[in-house]
Amino acid sequence: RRMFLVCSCILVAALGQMNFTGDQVLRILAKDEEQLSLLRSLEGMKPLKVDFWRGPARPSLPVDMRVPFSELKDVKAYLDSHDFTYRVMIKDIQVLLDEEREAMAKSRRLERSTSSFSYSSYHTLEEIYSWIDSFVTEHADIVSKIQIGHSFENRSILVLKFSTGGSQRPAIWIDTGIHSREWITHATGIWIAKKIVSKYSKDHVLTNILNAMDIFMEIVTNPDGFAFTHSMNRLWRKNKSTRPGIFCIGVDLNRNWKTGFGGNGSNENPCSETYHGPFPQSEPEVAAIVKFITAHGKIKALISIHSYSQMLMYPYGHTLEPVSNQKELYHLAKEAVKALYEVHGVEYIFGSISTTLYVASGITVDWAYDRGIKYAFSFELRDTGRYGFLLPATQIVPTAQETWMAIRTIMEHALKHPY
Ligand SMILES: CC(C)C[C@H](C(=O)O)[C@H](C)S
Ligand SMILES: [Zn+2]
Repeated sequence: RRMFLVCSCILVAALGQMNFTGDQVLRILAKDEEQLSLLRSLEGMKPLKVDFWRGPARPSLPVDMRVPFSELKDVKAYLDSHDFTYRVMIKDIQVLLDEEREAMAKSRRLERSTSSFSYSSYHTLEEIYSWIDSFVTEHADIVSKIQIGHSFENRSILVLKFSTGGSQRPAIWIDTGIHSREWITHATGIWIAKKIVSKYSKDHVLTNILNAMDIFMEIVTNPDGFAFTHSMNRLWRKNKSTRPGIFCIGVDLNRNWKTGFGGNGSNENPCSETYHGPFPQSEPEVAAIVKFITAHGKIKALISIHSYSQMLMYPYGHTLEPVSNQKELYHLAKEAVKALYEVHGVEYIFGSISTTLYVASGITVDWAYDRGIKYAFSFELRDTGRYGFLLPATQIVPTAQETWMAIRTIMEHALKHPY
């Protein structure tokens, strides 16, 4: 009877999930601006023609584009007719999704039998939320849980607070998972949370940081989108908000912030993956953070973590104009990337968002910077495209270990340069 139950719920889960059999991710090397704008014109069509995993940025950077199996012939003909250079990077997405699902099922069985949480596996929203509860209970001397609001679909929005005392100390903000398909970021956040509690009073840099500053971590910054990546569409990026008269669902939470809102590098088309929403902070998931950070008033560094491409970037995204402390941020990014490299030899590029990647408007770090948070960074974790968003769980711990060293470098700088 039990087996029947287990099989049927796996079947339901499997049936519910969107199928990506035969979908491919093409890596395109656009020769010039003209080819880049040709690619941009493919975005946001109904029905979906292509889904950019790495959007058109500059001729020197590859464009990674998921093409549904049904569109493959047309899209490849289009690329060939416009003399594009491209190759197949992932030849069948469903194969990777099946492997990922199998690995999660295996890990879940092990976790159930040992009743221990695996920091080297991906988890569902429910599993992460119950991990948060047990984590906070187990480390109540240093961690607490704050609910900063509710998502569009009315899920709690949770923040971990790490504090060793004092009241209203200057603090550091870290968020992961604002884009729900970037699963490596939630897993990295969870691992880093565990690292902080296990290394306090052992790692002298971390101890100095926590003796003077608090750390806030929002691990599931887009809970509705994240739940949807497990239940229906593993490649969902936006939140799940709907509005009357609008056919497509969701706003890109990394385009909904006030600074530069609606500018280049965000899209007014609700069907676009970079749809900025009807107005700044229209989305509850963004409004909750704005309210929290504004009320707190003493956030000194903000780190917003994405994947993939292996980059460490700082403002601005919405303009090519350098920020006032650009030199300081450049050198800090360089130091952080070096600390990251020394762990497993992984190379990151770094610089300002608009000059290193592409112009993107209404993003978290630009808003943070303009609110006076001088140390605002956006990470793009592993990898550079072999697996993309479907990074195997075997890379969770190595990714988290190296990312921690970069984050620790940034936090130490904020500690040593109070303002
Ligand atoms: C700071 C921005 C440009 C990060 C980027 C995005 O939001 O498009 C992620 C890599 S998805
Ligand atoms: Zn992202």
